[in-house]
Amino acid sequence: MVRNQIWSRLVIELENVAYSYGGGDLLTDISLRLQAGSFHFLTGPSGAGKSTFLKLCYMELAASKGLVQVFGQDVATLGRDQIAFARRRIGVVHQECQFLDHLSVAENIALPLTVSGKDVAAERQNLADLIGWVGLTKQQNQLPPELSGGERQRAALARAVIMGPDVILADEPTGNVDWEMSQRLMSLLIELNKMGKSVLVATHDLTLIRNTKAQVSARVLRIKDRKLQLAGADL
Ligand SMILES: Nc1ncnc2c1ncn2[C@@H]1O[C@H](COP(=O)(O)OP(=O)(O)OP(=O)(O)O)[C@@H](O)[C@H]1O
Repeated sequence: MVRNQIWSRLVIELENVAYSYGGGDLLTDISLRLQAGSFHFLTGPSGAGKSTFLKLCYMELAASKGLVQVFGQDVATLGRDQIAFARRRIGVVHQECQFLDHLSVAENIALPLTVSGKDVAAERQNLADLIGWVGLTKQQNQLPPELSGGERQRAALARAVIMGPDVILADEPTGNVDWEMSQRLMSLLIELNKMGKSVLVATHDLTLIRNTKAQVSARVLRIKDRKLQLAGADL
C-alpha cells in the first residue's frame, strides 16, 4: 500500500502544453505524467523539439500555453528562488557538456555542491564514491580538455547526480561516444533508475532504446507533428 503510494507519485506533469519560440507552435497539446521511479525515452527527428521539451521540464523555458507542474507545484506560480530550489531535485546532462576548463574533473563534478553553499570537504567521501562509480578515479585530477568524449559524458552524469536528484533529464547523453561507452552510460542510468530515480533520456538511437528496454521497464515517447505520443510496439 505504502509502496504503491510512493511509486504513483508524480514528479513532472504537463497538461495541454504548447511552446513557441516565436513563429508558430513548435510543440502543441503536450500532456505527460512522469511518475517517480519511471524510465522514459524521448525520441523524434532532429528539430522536433526534444531539447525544448526537456527545457520545459527543467523550467528553463516557460510554456506558452497549458500547465507544467514539477513536484506538484505549478511552475507558472513559482518565483526565482522556488524554481532554483526545485531544480536541485533535477539532474541534467546536456547534449554538449560544459565544464570549467581551469578546474579539475573532481572540482567540476563538485561544482553544484559549491554553488549551493554545501561543505564540499564534508562531502569528500561521497564525491570519491561517485567519481569511482562513473569510473573516473584516475582522471579526477586532470583538466576537462584532457578527457575523452565518453569520460566527459560520465563526468557530466556525475555532476548531474551529485546533489542526489529525484529526476535525471539526459539530452543525447550518448551522442558523441562509441557503442561500448553508450552501453556503459546507459547502465549507469539504469542503476540510478533502480535506486528509484525518474530518468528521461532524449535520443535518436533506436538500437540503444531497444537494447535498454531489454534491461529495464521503459516507455518510449515520440514527438511527431508537434505532438507527444507513445511510440509503437516496435520500440
Ligand atoms: N532559442 C531558440 N530560438 C529559436 N528557435 C530555437 C531555439 N532553440 C531551438 N530552436 C528551434 O526549435 C526547433 C527544435 O529544437 P530542439 O533543439 O528542441 O530540437 P531537437 O529535437 O532536440 O533536435 P536535435 O535532435 O537536433 O537536437 C529547431 O528548429 C530549433 O532550431
